Amino acid sequence: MASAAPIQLMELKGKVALITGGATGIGLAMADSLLAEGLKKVYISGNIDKDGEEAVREMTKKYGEGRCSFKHLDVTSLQQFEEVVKEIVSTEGGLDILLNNAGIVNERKWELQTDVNINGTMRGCLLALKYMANRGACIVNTSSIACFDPVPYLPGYSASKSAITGLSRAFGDPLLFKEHNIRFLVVAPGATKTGIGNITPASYHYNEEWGRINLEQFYSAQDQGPEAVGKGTVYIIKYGSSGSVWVVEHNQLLRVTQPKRESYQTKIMDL
Ligand SMILES: NC(=O)C1=CN([C@@H]2O[C@H](COP(=O)(O)OP(=O)(O)OC[C@H]3O[C@@H](n4cnc5c(N)ncnc54)[C@H](O)[C@@H]3O)[C@@H](O)[C@H]2O)C=CC1
Ligand SMILES: CCCCC/C=C\C=C\C(=O)C/C=C\C/C=C\CCCC(=O)O
Repeated sequence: MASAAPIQLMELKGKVALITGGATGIGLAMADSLLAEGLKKVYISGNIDKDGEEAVREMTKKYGEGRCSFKHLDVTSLQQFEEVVKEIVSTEGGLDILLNNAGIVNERKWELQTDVNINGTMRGCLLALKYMANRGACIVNTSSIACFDPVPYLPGYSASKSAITGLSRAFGDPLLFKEHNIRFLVVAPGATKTGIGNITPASYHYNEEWGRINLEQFYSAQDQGPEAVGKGTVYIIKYGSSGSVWVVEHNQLLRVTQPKRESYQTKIMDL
């Protein structure tokens, strides 16, 4: 029996989006896919201005003047994040889509990695509650398959991605959805060809040998481009129910269904 057609939860034409870490890789591919869907405006943001300016030039060439702008935004600063969101809301009359995508891999600087990956995503989600409520808005947080299968040599990074999935599921709970009418979703990419792997083992890992092993495994696992994650994210925004978790791996979009806790527990004794 054919499965029922999914119900579209958001019309993308005419909408406004903000993407953190949007100047390169997966974030830029998300911008490209959203613009192709007819968004009114995509704000790419990031901490490296020259990447942002280059990204805007590329998107403007492809989609025309005024569809894409760059905002300097380091997600470790709540003040910067809030200013950017407020400015967009005031210029555009509202913000419909926020993609909390900025992320780094750096076990050597694991505290910074935690601040960018977890706290940066938290800041975005809290600002969404403050500035994007009651307009059918949608937030997609970029996690990783490392949230399900922790990468042995990336404990801090794997933990950060588990946290992103966890906090998104909590924000996405039906109770909160009823209160704010915002959908919170997760996209968890598998190994994807982007600049995130352009690092030397010693520069991001406290154990250089582990770093070398990690990178070799990562390079040989990279079998998809960022476009796959961009396209998958568009589908998720259109059809994903609040709190849902999605994987984009091997050029496929997959829905993750979390088993009930009782189904994987083995009773040892009464206490
Ligand atoms: N490439 C891959 O295989 C996978 C990547 N991811 C995640 O996808 C997201 C995007 O990464 P990629 O596109 O692969 O790499 P990327 O390095 O091209 O993109 C990361 C972006 O975040 C920006 N960024 C870094 N620190 C920032 C900060 N403090 N504030 C604002 N922006 C900052 C960078 O400038 C860059 O533009 C990350 O969250 C990453 O963890 C998840 C699974 C696999
Ligand atoms: C192994 C990672 C080295 C550094 C790579 C940089 C970024 C990684 C981002 C991720 O989110 C990791 C995603 C997937 C892990 C991919 C491959 C690991 C292969 C190991 C294995 O197959 O068990």
